[in-house]
Amino acid sequence: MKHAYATASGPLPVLDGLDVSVPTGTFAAVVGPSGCGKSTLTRLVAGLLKPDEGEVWLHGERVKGPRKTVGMAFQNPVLLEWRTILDNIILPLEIVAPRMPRKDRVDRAMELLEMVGLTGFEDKRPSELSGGMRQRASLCRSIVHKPDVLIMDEPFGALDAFTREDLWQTMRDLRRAEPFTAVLITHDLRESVYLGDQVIVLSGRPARTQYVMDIDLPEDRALDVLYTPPVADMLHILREQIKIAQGREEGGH
Ligand SMILES: Nc1ncnc2c1ncn2[C@@H]1O[C@H](COP(=O)(O)OP(=O)(O)OP(=O)(O)O)[C@@H](O)[C@H]1O
Repeated sequence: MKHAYATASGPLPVLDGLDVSVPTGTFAAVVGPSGCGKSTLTRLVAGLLKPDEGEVWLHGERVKGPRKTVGMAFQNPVLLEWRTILDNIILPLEIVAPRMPRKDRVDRAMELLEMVGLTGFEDKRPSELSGGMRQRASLCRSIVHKPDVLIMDEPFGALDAFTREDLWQTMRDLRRAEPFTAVLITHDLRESVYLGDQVIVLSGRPARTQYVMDIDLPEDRALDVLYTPPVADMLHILREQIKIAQGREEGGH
């Protein structure tokens, strides 16, 4: 896949030679140097941008424009303050399933709230919740309509380290409860290994697929797995790959 942005000083090539494949039901973590084109990749997968060359396919269908069956989560949860947490979570269902009875929508949202430990907060406003709780609610909203793919652009980036690790566990619990295909953009290598079935390292801009690591850890991994020798080895390899990616960028390619 290839993509360049039109800028005042001419085209800015952002992706060139990017080839990513995420099997249905698996979790891909994408890492790479700052500014290499990771967010651009998410916009292409969501159908918000069209690649100059190449194609994006989702569940056997070519992506030609924005899709309703994509879930998105960002660093800032962007919950609507004039809606309760419950009504924020059911928002995608109002768009994707307008004829679904309210009771079914509420049941679905309550089921997710329970999975992320937010039962009892459904009638609160977003500002009454902590940052970590808001991000939990945002995760519920991003999967409430059972999207084909969940795209996350650094959803845990703004949280403190302990809250972030809690959210990693919540994410794994959610996936065990209802498997979905996910693409996570992150700057955190530990996060990529803990959450990913594969970690994709992008090169410096213009980004291509530089390295792919399959993560072979137990399905029910606990956070402690991050402190074991096999994971230390994986993190070491990924760090080396990031350094190579940064070097390529500095080389002015
Ligand atoms: N709409 C746009 N028009 C022009 N240039 C853009 C546009 N969006 C992004 N860029 C440029 O494209 C490059 C890649 O941006 P992108 O946001 O995809 O990178 P990123 O890897 O997500 O960055 P970071 O890791 O810092 O979040 C950057 O140099 C950015 O300035």
